[in-house]
Amino acid sequence: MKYSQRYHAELVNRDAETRRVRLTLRAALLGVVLTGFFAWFDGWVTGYVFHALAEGISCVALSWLVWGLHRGYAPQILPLLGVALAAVLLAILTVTGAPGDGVVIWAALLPPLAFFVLGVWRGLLVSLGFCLILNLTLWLCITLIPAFGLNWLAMVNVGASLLASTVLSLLYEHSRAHSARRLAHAASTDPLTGVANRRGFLAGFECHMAVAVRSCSPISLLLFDLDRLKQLNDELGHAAGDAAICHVVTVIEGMIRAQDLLARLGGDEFALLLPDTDLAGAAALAHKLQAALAQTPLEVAGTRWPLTLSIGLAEAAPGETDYDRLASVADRCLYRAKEGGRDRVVDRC
Ligand SMILES: Nc1nc2c(ncn2[C@@H]2O[C@H](COP(=O)(O)OP(=O)(O)OP(=O)(O)O)[C@@H](O)[C@H]2O)c(=O)[nH]1
Repeated sequence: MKYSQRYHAELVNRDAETRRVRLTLRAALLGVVLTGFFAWFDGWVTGYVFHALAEGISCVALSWLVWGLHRGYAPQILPLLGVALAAVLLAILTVTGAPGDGVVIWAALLPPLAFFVLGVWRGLLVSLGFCLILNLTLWLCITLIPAFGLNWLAMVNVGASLLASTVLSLLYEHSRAHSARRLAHAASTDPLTGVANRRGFLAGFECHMAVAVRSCSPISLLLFDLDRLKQLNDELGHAAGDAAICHVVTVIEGMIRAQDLLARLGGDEFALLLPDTDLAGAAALAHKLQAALAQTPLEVAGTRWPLTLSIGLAEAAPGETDYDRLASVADRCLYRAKEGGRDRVVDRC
């Protein structure tokens, strides 16, 4: 299907980006509280000055991150910075922790954080990179600085817990992303015809309008409505009405370009967005669609039922991106086409 992959991906990416920023903000807030508490705990209770210093610096850096995310500043880079900061802090705690006090366990927190905040592939890359670098550092400390008091068992524990946590996070994030894709598909597709529904259309509309404005190219909208569907439903049954709607979509999909966006807005009302097309081009296509439909009547229950469309057109003014204005012009034209006797194209009103 022409529509599906591109616009579902667009919807999923947009949702994923918003979710990523939201999760980073929450994780960073939790990080501020935890690092603040442990900076105090290690400074005043355990006396681990080095730990207290690392946690204090992380607390300040995470506060800055929270502030930046809250202000909406460069959200793409800040989540990556947040994870990098957490990685450095967890590595310091793991490498400098006294043997037997269990701090190695903190390293296993990084994979879930990286997957939740960065998504599947970047999360996997960061988790495996972290596992590799941390184990290399532990190995160097064990062989070169015995005074650190680390042993091979600590290294095996860190490596195993990090890998286990990476695999679990990968499985979880993978199934979550799969569900998100399926949900986005269901939420933006018309189940009867498989073309975009209103939500999918509006997502695609935004993308196309942004491209049209950037490239200063014309873009037109067709709104069309099947004529006398109620009569078909009444005479041949609802299933025949459904078949008529699907038939119209099949005929039109066979005639439009890959970049055109066809959607069923509801009932027997459709929209077709035509990038790189002015009003004259859109009118020519509208007449062609009518002619094609006239040549291929619906064959149902042993009868041939002629299908016709009423079509209203509008071309976006230069720089215009507002759906409501463009749709209201096309809708007025469609109304005129119905009023004028149906089975016609109206491009001015
Ligand atoms: N079979 C079927 N009918 C539908 C579907 N959605 C809406 N309808 C029916 O389609 C008809 C649309 O009615 P209208 O658009 O008001 O009128 P029409 O009969 O198409 O006549 P005009 O639009 O005035 O030419 C209604 O009777 C709806 O019940 C659907 O998914 N399947």
